[in-house]
Amino acid sequence: MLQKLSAFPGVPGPVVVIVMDGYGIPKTDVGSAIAAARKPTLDALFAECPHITLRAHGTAVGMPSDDDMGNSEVGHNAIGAGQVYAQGAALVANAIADGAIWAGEAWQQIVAGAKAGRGVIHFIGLFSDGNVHSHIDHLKAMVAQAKAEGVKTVRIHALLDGRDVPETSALEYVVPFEAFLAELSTDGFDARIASGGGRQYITMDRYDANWAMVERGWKTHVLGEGPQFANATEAVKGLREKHPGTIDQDLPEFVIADAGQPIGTIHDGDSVVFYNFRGDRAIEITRAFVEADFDKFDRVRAPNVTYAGMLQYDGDLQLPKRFLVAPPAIKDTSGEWFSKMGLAQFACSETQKFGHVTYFWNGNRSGKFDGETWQEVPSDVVPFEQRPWMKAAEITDAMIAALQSGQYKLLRCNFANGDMVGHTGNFRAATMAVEAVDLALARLLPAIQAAGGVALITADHGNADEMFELDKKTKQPAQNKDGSFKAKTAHTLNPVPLVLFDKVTGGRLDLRQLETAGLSSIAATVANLVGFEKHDKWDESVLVVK
Ligand SMILES: O=C(O)[C@H](O)COP(=O)(O)O
Ligand SMILES: [Mn+2]
Ligand SMILES: [Mn+2]
Repeated sequence: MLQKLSAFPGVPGPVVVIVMDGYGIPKTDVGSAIAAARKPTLDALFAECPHITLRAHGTAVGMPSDDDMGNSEVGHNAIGAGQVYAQGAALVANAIADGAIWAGEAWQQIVAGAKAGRGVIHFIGLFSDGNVHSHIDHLKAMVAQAKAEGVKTVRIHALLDGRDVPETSALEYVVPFEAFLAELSTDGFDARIASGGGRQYITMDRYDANWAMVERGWKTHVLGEGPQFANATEAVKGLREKHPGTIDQDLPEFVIADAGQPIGTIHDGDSVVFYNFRGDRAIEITRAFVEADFDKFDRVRAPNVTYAGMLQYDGDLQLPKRFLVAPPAIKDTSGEWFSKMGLAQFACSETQKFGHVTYFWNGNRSGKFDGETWQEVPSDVVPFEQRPWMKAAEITDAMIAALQSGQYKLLRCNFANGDMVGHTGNFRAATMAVEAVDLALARLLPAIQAAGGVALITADHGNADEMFELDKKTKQPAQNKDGSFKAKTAHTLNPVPLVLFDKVTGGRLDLRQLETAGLSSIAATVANLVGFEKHDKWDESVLVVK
């Protein structure tokens, strides 16, 4: 059990954690949609309330190195668990480096399955080195290993990124990769990219937001339906010509064909590896492959394949059963322990981030702990630059209703705007996104105060804080030849704020800027705010009681 804190009995009302997704602290105001936004409520918070910065990228959230940006999965894992675990990106890289992945049963079954069938392994996944969902080096290692183990044919189904990497960088990955495959394709081994498309157009939907995306992906990868090209380099060039101005993540599907015949349709007896390590956008396509009674769309044909995920994407649902690398075993999360202490918890976001405040928050667990209530506000299914306010107002309504119900001691929500609109690369829309969050806070904070509660306002990583690519050398916003800035769609390496909104303790509470403070400091801080010591496993609290 968590011990009572001797110095402080806890705040009278609820403790609310507000995650402003994608809200980092920029190094320069140039290119910061946050700096450009009109945001009186946030400005007042930073002027009047205790606030510190938290590390939200790299090793502070379990990524392999400090060159890795943060992301929602590792960020919400760290916030909810109060601890830092080596995450998928690091676990897979290590398993490849020491060969454990090849010795594992799952990889061996993939190879054996393919050999017993037509000799084909398909790799489907995000074609990127963003290290958020996948890394192209992992794919390279698997293709080379498949050849070394005598597999005859490899087909790659490449989801173009432009969201965790620069927005029109696809050819920087596709061209060298097709050369790599051609070089490897000797001695009867044949490896080619067989299909693909933009990751936000096919296959990689999440949280049941838009199954039509997954259906388009299925038709492309499995059935081989879509516009045909001779190779992926030609496909990217051809699609860009046909859809000028469309960035990589939104490009339509393509199929590689020889003489009108798709080269990589998926059939009975093939092996399929979904090589993303992150779960949220891997679950739906995995279900389409492994569920016998799948009913989200008509698969037309459901080939009987040996299927593996890079990781297991949902431990509760055992999805999928076969996986190449074991996911981090996240234990003793704050959700679990607050539940054990009998505290009622309320979690809310819109569809796009709903799993972030539930599944990721609770250590990649899809079931609720006792005393938890989850509320999902359905997201719009539109390009978010067209509706940058997203569902900030509706989430606020739900939070205020939950506060006024008096039922909850702990509440948490995620405002998706800064991140989802930040990913579009549209600066103007991103400033409106930040303004929508500011308006939401203007209503939510008084309701928290009225309930006798306090709030921690924070973020899981940056995004809207840097809407222009930085020059690799100068670290200043990079300019095109015509003087315009290069739009940036990815997350940032910047720290995030932690603000304490407290109008109920008469100024007894403060925050301390520990050098090591990161997202994993939040769980212990929340525990202190409700009057408990932290759990032994959680990182230090940053709360100061005066
Ligand atoms: O999946 C995405 O949208 C991006 O790759 C990462 O964004 P998130 O980590 O904020 O979800
Ligand atoms: Mn996020
Ligand atoms: Mn994001």
